[in-house]
Amino acid sequence: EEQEEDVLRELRLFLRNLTERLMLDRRFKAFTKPVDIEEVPDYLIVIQKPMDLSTLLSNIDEHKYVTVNEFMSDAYLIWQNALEYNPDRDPEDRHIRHRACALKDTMRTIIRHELDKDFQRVCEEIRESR
Ligand SMILES: Cc1noc(C)c1-c1cc(NS(=O)(=O)c2ccccc2)cc(C(=O)O)c1
Repeated sequence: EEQEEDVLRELRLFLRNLTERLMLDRRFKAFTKPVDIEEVPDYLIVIQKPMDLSTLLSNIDEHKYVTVNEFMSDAYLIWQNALEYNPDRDPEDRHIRHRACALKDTMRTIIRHELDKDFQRVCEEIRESR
């Protein structure tokens, strides 16, 4: 239905803008592209579902997300994967975990402040109707 497509187009605009703002933040550079398997050869042994900000953008353009929660479960993989692959006390692991937590908190805060609750509910109803 035309009105539903208007709602989903607006959701994609919001999610693209959010993702692009995160990609511009220097703290999140390591999360902008898939982890390079040449640089980190055992990454895919440890991490089953890799995720990064550029992949989120592609998913948005492929109309993968009908609700914010679907987007957030993929986005959370960036944070969860970073904690899982970098669990140790050494400064490098602590630094990437700190940046991953900042990414998650920034994303959640932007969504809470900038996405209308009624708009989110309309997206959920579209998801339930399909
Ligand atoms: C993410 C991630 N999860 O586990 C690890 C470990 C990282 C991670 C991976 C890399 N190197 S990389 O070649 O895969 C890359 C460079 C630039 C953008 C995206 C990926 C660098 C860093 C870093 O902290 O600079 C961190």
